[in-house]
Amino acid sequence: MTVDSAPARTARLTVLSGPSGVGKGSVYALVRQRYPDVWLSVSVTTRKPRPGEVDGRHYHFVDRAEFQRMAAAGELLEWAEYAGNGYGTPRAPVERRLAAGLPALLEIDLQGARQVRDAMPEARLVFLAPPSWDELVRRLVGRGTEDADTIRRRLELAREELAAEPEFDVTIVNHSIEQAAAELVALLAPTPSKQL
Ligand SMILES: Nc1ncnc2c1ncn2[C@@H]1O[C@H](COP(=O)(O)OP(=O)(O)OP(=O)(O)O)[C@@H](O)[C@H]1O
Ligand SMILES: Nc1nc2c(ncn2[C@@H]2O[C@H](COP(=O)(O)O)[C@@H](O)[C@H]2O)c(=O)[nH]1
Repeated sequence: MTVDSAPARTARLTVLSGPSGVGKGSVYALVRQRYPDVWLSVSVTTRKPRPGEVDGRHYHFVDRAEFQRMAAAGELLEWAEYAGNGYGTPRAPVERRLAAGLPALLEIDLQGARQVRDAMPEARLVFLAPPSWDELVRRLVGRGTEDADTIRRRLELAREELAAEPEFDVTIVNHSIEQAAAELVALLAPTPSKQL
């Protein structure tokens, strides 16, 4: 069988991760806007909405009790505590997509990416990297959405997150949001299942 006639690989899960401030949310937002056919998971979080964030679109904003209930009931595919808040991926919508043979994209932190890798080794893990450490700091500080203490905590976590890059299948360097989004979407295209 040639590569051309090989069947398309069944849909799989793609996970976008990377340090705080690298631009994951910006890339995800551009994919949502420019590539409406790409299905993006909407996470639950106990964090308060930032200005402009819409419940049900950017996140499902829930209180701590509801987050704990969902986690205990197994309703989250993965979940993590990140910089003082809970974040998790609702399980049912992702499983429905994959069962229908359709791809799904998650934007989650390193702890969540590791949980997905352990539970679903066939998932593709994509690391979004900054052009440099100084640029990462500039972006996180420049976003202006966190106080100094939160920025400090996120930068401490970012050092650990950057060190985890070799655990990922693919790295995309976020030089520009357009370029990174296009590289990510290109990865979502079905690939031949095997080469004989
Ligand atoms: N390629 C880029 N060039 C310049 N600025 C960028 C780029 N990508 C993102 N930014 C800016 O960097 C800041 C952080 O981006 P964003 O909020 O998307 O990061 P994030 O990885 O989702 O962070 P977090 O994990 O904290 O949610 C934003 O102000 C955004 O506009
Ligand atoms: N493990 C998970 N991490 C998630 C999820 N949704 C988002 N995130 C990550 O949390 C941090 C902080 O996000 P912010 O919006 O408060 O800046 C960032 O790394 C996100 O990728 C999730 O469902 N699970």
